[in-house]
Amino acid sequence: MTNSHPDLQEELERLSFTKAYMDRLIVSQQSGQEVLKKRQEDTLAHLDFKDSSLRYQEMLSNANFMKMSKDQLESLIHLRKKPYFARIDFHRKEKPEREIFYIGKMSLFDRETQLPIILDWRSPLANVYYEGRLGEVSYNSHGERYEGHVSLKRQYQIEEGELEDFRDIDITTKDDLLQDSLSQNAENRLTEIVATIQEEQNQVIRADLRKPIIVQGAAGSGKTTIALHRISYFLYSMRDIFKPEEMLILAPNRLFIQYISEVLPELGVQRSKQTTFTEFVVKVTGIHWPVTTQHQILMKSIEEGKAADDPALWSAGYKGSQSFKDLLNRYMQWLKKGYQIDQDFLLAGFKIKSAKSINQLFFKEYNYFPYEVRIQKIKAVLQSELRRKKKQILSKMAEKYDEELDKALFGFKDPEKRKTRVSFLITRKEERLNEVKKEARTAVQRFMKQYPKRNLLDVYEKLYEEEIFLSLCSYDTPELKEMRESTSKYLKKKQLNSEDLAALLYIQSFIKGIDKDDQAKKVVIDEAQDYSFLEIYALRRAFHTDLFTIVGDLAQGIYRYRGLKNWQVLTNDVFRNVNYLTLQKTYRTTIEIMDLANELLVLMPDELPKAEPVVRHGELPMFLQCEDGWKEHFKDRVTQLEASRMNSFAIVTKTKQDAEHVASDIQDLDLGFKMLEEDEEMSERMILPAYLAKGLEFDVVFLYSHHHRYQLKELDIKMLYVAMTRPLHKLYLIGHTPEDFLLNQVKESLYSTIHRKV
Ligand SMILES: Nc1ncnc2c1ncn2[C@@H]1O[C@H](COP(=O)(O)OP(=O)(O)OP(=O)(O)O)[C@@H](O)[C@H]1O
Repeated sequence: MTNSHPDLQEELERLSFTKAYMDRLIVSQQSGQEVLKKRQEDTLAHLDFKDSSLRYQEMLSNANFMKMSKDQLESLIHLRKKPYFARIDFHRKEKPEREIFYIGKMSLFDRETQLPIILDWRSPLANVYYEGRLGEVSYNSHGERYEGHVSLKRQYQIEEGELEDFRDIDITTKDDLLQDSLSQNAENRLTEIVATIQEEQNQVIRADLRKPIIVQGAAGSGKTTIALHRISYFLYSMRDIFKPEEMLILAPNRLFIQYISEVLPELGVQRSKQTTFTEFVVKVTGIHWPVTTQHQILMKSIEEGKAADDPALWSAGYKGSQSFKDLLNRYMQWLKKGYQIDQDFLLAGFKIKSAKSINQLFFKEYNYFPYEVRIQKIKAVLQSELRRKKKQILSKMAEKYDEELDKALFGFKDPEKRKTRVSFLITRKEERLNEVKKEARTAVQRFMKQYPKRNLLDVYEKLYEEEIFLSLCSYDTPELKEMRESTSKYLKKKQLNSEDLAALLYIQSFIKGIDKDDQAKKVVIDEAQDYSFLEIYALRRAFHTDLFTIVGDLAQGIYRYRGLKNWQVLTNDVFRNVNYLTLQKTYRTTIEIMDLANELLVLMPDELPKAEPVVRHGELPMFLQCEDGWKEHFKDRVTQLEASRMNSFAIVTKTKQDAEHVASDIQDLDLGFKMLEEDEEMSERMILPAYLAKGLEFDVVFLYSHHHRYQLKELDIKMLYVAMTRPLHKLYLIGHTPEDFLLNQVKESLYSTIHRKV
């Protein structure tokens, strides 16, 4: 390390101290007391740095560490490689002097004194590091506000337990650590950024955890990363109330889940559920029919060149809309009426519970439960009432027979007649009581048969029957008619489209509800712009929670025909009391690439502000004409880039067809580029259509257009924007003409052209 900072020695000692303490703790957990004692003696004998104070020795020799869980121990071993990344010197108003706090991914307390050796980045005090500047600051902890003075903020680079560098941040210095981290290369995996979280990002992470939050963030602004850090913060702050298993992360596809999967354990989030909306609905509804994905629907429509007025897209849009939700509500009201019963619940002619009061339970008292849960509850009520009243009924009947017996005993003078009558009554009494007991055994079950049994898919299919649909919708149009007919047709073939899933989930939430194992108390949705109104509405209803973290970017809304067109529909009509925040700074890519991508924002109808790249320069995006000979040039480029330590490459196309085309075209170059399908493992050289590249990032991106050029229409502009914002460092555009990438719409100074012969 070349650092000549006056505190260098102090910092080296502090790191040695922290590591030694951690080692003690690790050893104490891993081995028996004997081994520990021996190691302790060795360590103490070899201590040669200044801080071998009495307290320190005492601490080390104290073998009485508390037991840790296996997870904690594993995290501790991991943490030892990089125990902390920052320090703050803080003088709290009420305290006599300043205190020094080292901030890391996990807290570590001196087991004797309970003083922090490392402070968790999620702790209230650590907020001062992310939020406050040097000088007077305040923070909140457990409802109390604390004020104080921060005199130092320091960042560390520690690799494999060795201090590589450290530097102080003041008001004027720019964040060097951030610059360093941004200039690194993509590893096909998202990483944690606890050391360099920026102020606006910190506000998202720590925004009120009891409220839903919606974040509109530019491409590369850290939405995915920040959503995952918020989960970590949430689980830390609410650890007494929520378990990780109660957290559901909804990602756009399997590829994306793979992409984020490694960062969650890094953030201390081990067991949260991660799935896609489709997989989730298929699981909770138990449907086994094949589902055509939204990508397949969109691709078919684009490749067939009919995206603008494709009835399939119109139908998908309608099925995600508020109007469709209203129609489903009316349908549910109508179905609900089928649960009305008109017979009293009787046993041997005695009324156990009247139809009126049973209906009262169903329609009023159990109003909050799904229909079938209400039925189960009613069943339980009838069973218990029956049990209670059966005794009374039996004893009443027995009493009646006994009275008759008395009458017979004293009423008949003729002994023969008396005998016949008495024996008749005794037998009859026995028979009747047995009959009633028998009837009681099955009475509830028989009574419950009045309630309809509903199969989700049958219910859904029925909705599209003309008579039913028109009874729920006060108007009809050719589009609605076509939607009904085409939906009925594929449902008959036992097939589903992805846009049917929202309605199925919604109906399921009314009829059966969600199984306990599939319930979630907190839901995180990434790429939320691609969700329809009904999808989010149905999720909220299914989980009965407002604890949603929703992140997305309307500029990347390539499924706009079915997805959200603005966030207001969610803030107005789905959630109450939402926190709406925006992330405008973008971290992924260079100023040059973002300047070009920003020009596309202007062409969109959404009126989104331009993204602000953090200061990192690179080359201008380059256009390369794909005529004869382009492949050689491409190959040379890749080789050069490889030599300049670029690791991950992607060729991104508008359509799947173009992806297949380029894959076969460059196969003979032997560069290892592989066509990527949705459920495949990511590799370092991929060819993929823009819709699959969403959310991912690569060092170098080649946009490629052959059969399908980007045209000046909303969907194409958005796909191009998604594709252009994937690279960290370099962007190339390979096509027949610059217009293929709408470059005729932007200033010429924003890109360069590669002249191959030169
Ligand atoms: N504060 C930060 N420090 C370091 N790196 C950061 C920071 N914020 C974001 N990044 C990096 O920027 C890149 C983009 O982040 P991320 O993928 O989360 O953005 P996004 O908003 O979800 O992007 P998109 O919408 O384009 O998919 C990632 O490489 C991430 O690690």
